[in-house]
Amino acid sequence: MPAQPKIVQLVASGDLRLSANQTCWPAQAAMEKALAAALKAEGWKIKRAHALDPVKKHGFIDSQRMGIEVFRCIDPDAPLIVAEAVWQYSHHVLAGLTTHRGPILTVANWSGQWPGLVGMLNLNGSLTKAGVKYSTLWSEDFTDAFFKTKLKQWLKTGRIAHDLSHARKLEKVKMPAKPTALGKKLAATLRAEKAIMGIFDEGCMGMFNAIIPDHALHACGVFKERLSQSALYHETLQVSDADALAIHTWLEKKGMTFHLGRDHTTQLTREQVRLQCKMYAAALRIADDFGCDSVGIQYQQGLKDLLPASDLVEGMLNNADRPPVKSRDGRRTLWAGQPLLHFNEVDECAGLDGMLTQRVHRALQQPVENTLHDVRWGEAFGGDYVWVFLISGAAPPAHFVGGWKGAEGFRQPAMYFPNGGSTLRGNSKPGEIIWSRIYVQNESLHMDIGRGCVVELPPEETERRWQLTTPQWPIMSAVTYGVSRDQFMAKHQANHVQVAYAHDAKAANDCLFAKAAMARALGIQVNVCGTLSR
Ligand SMILES: C[C@H](O)[C@@H](O)[C@@H](O)C(=O)CO
Repeated sequence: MPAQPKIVQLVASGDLRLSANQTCWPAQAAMEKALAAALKAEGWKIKRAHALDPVKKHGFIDSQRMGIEVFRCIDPDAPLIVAEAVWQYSHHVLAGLTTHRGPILTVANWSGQWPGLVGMLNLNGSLTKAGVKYSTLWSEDFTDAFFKTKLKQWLKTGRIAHDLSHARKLEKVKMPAKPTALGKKLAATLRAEKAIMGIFDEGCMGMFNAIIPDHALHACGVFKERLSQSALYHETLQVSDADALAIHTWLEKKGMTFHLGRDHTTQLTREQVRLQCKMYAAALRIADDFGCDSVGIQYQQGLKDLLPASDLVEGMLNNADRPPVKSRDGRRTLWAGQPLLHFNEVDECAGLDGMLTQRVHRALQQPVENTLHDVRWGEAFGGDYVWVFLISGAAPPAHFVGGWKGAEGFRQPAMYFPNGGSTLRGNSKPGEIIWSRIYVQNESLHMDIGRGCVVELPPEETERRWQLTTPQWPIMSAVTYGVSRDQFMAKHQANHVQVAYAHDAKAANDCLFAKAAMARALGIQVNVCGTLSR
């Protein structure tokens, strides 16, 4: 008699938005089929711990409550796979995973179609912060040797060992004296003078990893000002039509192209853009009221039914060359000629990183503009592994080929953004970059930092990558020096990666060392990843 297949439980976390879950379900179903075939080849069988819902027309866990109920029926000692082909809210499954005793494997399909890799990386960062042990894997079609070997390892031992040799503790790295001294000095200043992060509603889309515990942040000299999106909504409605028109006109004069239409539900309308211009002025005025050094707007969930997306606002704020906004009394231009640092999706780890980046780059006379991107996908091109870093709507135009002239505004995809709003899309210019990520592990802050560059791909290749992902969003074609795809995926602790440019390779190295030294002096444990050049 053939041996009974061994059973692995499977859960799939989804979005909270029904439209996204329904649209993305076919990709999830296809991925699970391929995954089931891979397990079958090893003598294992997948048992879904929750069924496809014929009324909702998808098979995702779509709320924290549902996740808790699903986990009540799972044997806590069973091997468990969390399979992700879509953007998901980690808190849907985090509660259940915190008490699961059996081996946990997070798996995503190597596809750019939906942000499944992004979803898995967020879950990984969230599990790390929560102190839950897990293994992680990814594959294009679940038949490659890398995947099969690692899957076998997990099924046999309940663990997967990845190659993390690219990451070295800062203490083991020979640091040049000057940038190190600068980093230490900047850290001492930040601790002594202190700074405020303005947070418009903490926590976004279940991103548990993105919330920094107050005590860890305070140790860096940074404190949260907890603001409300309700106040931002109110303030937005107080901004005059004349102010909104002036901002919109400034953008058009600078050369930004808005792809406008008339249908609110499917197209970008002038009214949506004007409301975004009002939100931009409102964010600056509230930040001014509270003396904030940076702000983060959650947008989801509270504002999505009230206002168009915040992305255009965020990209403008993060750029030094941006529409001027006066204080309410008309006497002062707010942060004239400077960005007001903004961290997308109130990702506080990105917010803290941005603060360090801005100070280091200012001191070294390097471009201060920085942003996060999603780690969306990637493919080899011309001998390099070229990542698709792509964020859901905004990056500073200083990063784009052509600056504001290269900036385009498309309507945000309706399945995520019922009230539309313009994205701030562009193709990131070639140049030397520093990438990094701050994350929470064992209740304390850590940073992975490395060097890389943005490559100039042929226009048709960039277009192909946009069409295989989300063409309305800004893209960065990045190469991470000395860090392979699989090393990056195995080590990275977030859906987001922070990026900033320097004028040349030497300046970028100085920025890396100064930022690493600054972080270390603030008590952050730093890993330097990869090499300084290709
Ligand atoms: C619109 C989507 O939900 C995005 O917000 C998502 O892909 C992310 O950007 C996650 O970082």
